[in-house]
Formats: sequence, C-alpha cells, structure tokens
Amino acid sequence: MIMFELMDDTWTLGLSVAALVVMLGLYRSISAHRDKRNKLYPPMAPTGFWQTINAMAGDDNPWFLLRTSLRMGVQVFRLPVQFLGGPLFAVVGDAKLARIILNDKETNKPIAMYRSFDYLTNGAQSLFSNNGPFWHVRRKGVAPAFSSNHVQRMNAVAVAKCDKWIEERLKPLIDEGKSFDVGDEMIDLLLTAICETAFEYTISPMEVKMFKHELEIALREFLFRTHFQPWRKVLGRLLPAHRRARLAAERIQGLGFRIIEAYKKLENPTQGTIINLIMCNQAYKNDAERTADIAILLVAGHDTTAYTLAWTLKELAQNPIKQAELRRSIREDDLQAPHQLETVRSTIREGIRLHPVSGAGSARLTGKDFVTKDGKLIPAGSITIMSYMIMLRDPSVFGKDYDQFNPSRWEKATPEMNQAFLPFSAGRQNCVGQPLANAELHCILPRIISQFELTVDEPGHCECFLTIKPVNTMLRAKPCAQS
Ligand code: HEM
Repeated sequence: MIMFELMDDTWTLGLSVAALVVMLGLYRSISAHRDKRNKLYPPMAPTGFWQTINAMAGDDNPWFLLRTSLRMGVQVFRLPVQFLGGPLFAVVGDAKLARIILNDKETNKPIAMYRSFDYLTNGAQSLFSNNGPFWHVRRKGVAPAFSSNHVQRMNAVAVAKCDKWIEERLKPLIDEGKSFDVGDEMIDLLLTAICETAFEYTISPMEVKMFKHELEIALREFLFRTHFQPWRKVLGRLLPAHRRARLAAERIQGLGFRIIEAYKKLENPTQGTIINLIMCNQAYKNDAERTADIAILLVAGHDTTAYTLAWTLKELAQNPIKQAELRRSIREDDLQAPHQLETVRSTIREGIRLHPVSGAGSARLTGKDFVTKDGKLIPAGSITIMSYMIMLRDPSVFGKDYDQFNPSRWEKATPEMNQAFLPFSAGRQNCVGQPLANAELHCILPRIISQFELTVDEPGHCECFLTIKPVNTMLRAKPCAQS
C-alpha cells in the first residue's frame, strides 16, 4: 500500500516536472520566435491597439505619427494593428526609403483603404481610388491639362481672382477694421478659380457655401467614421449621421452634373481644360462616372493649395521680421515672375515643410520586400504609410529648430533636405496637379505680402480630415507704406 502511494507521488512529481519542462521549452521557443520576429521587422510603436486606431481615425493622425517617431527616435516603425496573418503596417518617415517604395513598379495603392473616397463621389469610382488600367486611362486623360501653357492660363485666372479678392473683399474688411479668416478666404478664392479655369464653370457664392459645408460632412463620416468602423458600411443607413453624409455626397455629385450640363451648353469650349478632356474621354461609361473625377479634381485642386497658402500667410503673420524681409525682397517687376525670386521660393518651401497639408501621408501596398537603412524588413504585402509630416520635421535632417518657421534654411539646402521634400508624393501616382499648385502658390503669396502687413488676431486651431486645415485663424491686414 505504502509502496503504491510512493509510486503515485513519484509519478505525479515526474509528470509535473515534465509538464514544467515542456512549458518552459514552449515559452522559450515562443519568446525566441518573437525576439527573432521583432529583430527582423522595424520596431513596434509603444502604443496600444485602440490608442493607435483612435489616433489614426481622428484629427490627431499626423501629429500622432510624428510624436511616435520622435519618441522612438526612428523614422520607420510598425503600428500594433496587425491581425493574425494580416498585413504588417509600417510607417515610413525615411524619405529615401519612401521614394524607393513610391517609385516601385510592383507597389500599388491599397485599394481597400482608398475605396472610402467612392462614398464621397456617391458610389462612382474615381482615378484617386484605383490602380491599374482603370486609373491609367483616366490619369493619362487629364494629365495634358497640367502642361505649362494650360498651367499659365489657369494661374493667370487665379491671380486675377486674387486681385479681385483684394479689391472687393480684403480692402473693405480693412476699412471696417475687421480681421479675416485666412483658411476660409483662401478656400473661396481657390475654389472659384479652379471652377472657372479647369471646369469653365462660374460657381455661385451659394454653391461655394454648399460645397464647403457638404464636403466637410461627407469627409468626416466617410474617411474617418465609416473607414475605421466598417460595420457602418452595412448598417450605416440606420444612422442619421451616415444618411446625412450620403445626402452630402449626392449634393457634391449634383454640382458635378451641373458642371457637365454647363459644359455641354458652351458654344466654343476651350480645348485641353480638365472638363474638356474628361468629356472627350471615351473611357468613361457615362456622366455619373465623370462626376467622380470632377469631384476628386475639384476637391484636390482647391483645398490643398488654399490651406498651404493659409498656413504660410499665418506663419508670416506670426513672424514680422521674416515677413518684412520677404516684402523688401519683392519689387514691382518681380510680380511678373515671382517663382524666380529665391526668397519667395524659400518661403513657400518652408510653409509647405512645416504644414504639409497631406500630412496623413500616402499609403501603399508593397509589391516586394523592402529593407530599411537599419536592415529591417518590410515584407511584400505590407501596408506602408509614407508620413510626410515625419520626413519634413526630421531633426536629423532639419536640425534642432525643425519645428520653427525659417525660410532661409533653404538657401543652403543640403541634399538630405531636398530628398525629404516630398509633399506631392512621388512615382506614377504622385500629385498630377503639382505644376498648377506651385504656380498659384508662387504668384498669390507675394501679391498679398507685397501690399499688406499681416498680424495674427486669433491663432485658431488645427483640424485634420483629408488635409490639415487652419480653422478660425483670424489675420488682420494693414496696407503697407509703398502700396
Ligand atoms: C499644395 C498643393 C497640393 C499638395 C500638397 C498635393 C499633394 C498630393 C499628394 C501627396 C498626392 C498623393 C496622394 C496619395 O498618394 O495618396 C496627390 C494626389 C493628387 N493630387 Fe494633389 N496636391 C496639391 C494640389 C493639387 C492640385 C492643384 C490638383 C488638381 C487641380 C491636385 C490633384 C491631385 C490628384 C488628381 C491626385 C491623384 C493622382 C493619382 O492618383 O494619379 N492636387 N496630391
């Protein structure tokens, strides 16, 4: 009896020890595997799953990525949002690697992420939300509208609109002793200009108001809420906010249809405008498909440039010395070709650097393996987010004063600074409107600064949905002595 009890104890002890050994072995092999995995891939951001999702789905998005990069002291890192067997999510703030990824022929947009834009265009697919032949035929179709002669024509109209804005809007506000909302005013100016130049459409003040209002409703619902809460795609119609956003998308599309109808009534449409190229392109099955690209070009073509101008004007208003230096450097004659002035070019570059309006970055699905400069692997099939905010505020490239507005830093730009300057993206899906944006920025900014001294009345705040916007930023203008 005692013998059996002893044997039983020995068995139990033996089994317990064996189980412990197996568990220890398993634990060691799992941790070794995890260590190996962690060493193989870029470091993981020290943020939780929900914290990351919340930050990525809100106004804080570009700042969250920048803070995480500065905190970790790296420009490439993973986000802890990878599900079992799902793609790895990497943030790329290293400009050299970002350029390689963006230029890679096997790498494309992760279409599932860009498809949210189709809600904005009321269900019709646009060139922005596509890859492959669908995208190619549309992109090739509109690209000639950005050739230098068309950009000159479009820019001349934007400049004339700016002069009109100064006479009819800014000067009366000055006479009444009032300040102006710089973000809002620049949006009105650029939206009216793009409608006229690209679409041969005179947009009414009521339509401008409607478009801005509806666009905000649609962007907030579709690009954030619906995008990060996919169940809204199925059950959204039960939610008043989602239904309202669908109505907003219909109204935006309605403007697209009105633009098409107005074009059809033109006796002598200008050849080579965006609307002319879209209407003549037989790749579109019907006008509803055309409204998608009209809406995308309308949105991309006004708020990016408008907010870049607004941010740069705000920086100058906050920096009276730099503002005065810029003004002194602009002579009357220079306004004919302001892009040739080093000071104007540096100021625009610095404005874009500190406030890359596409701050949330460009997403790509890697078509092959990429290796970071530290030898970490970004495997094929990963989602990479090229963060322009991280690249343009990289202390190792721009120095300790990376968050200060200092246009003169561009007078002695290092190759690394030029490499980091990637606000219009790169590769075949880069910004098609870059020549127009550059022309407008280089002409409108010196026109305002050469005539008015700007100060900040209310700094306002920053919001980020699609673009980074200065909201309720009130500037005060005073005519300069020489004007
Ligand atoms: C300061 C002004 C601008 C900035 C910073 C800017 C930035 C960008 C960036 C970063 C992209 C790539 C997005 C991605 O990869 O997900 C892009 C794409 C695009 N931009 Fe711009 N943009 C500006 C002005 C304009 C203008 C004036 C237009 C048209 C009139 C325009 C039309 C487009 C279009 C259609 C695309 C999509 C191109 C494609 O997918 O093939 N943009 N822009």
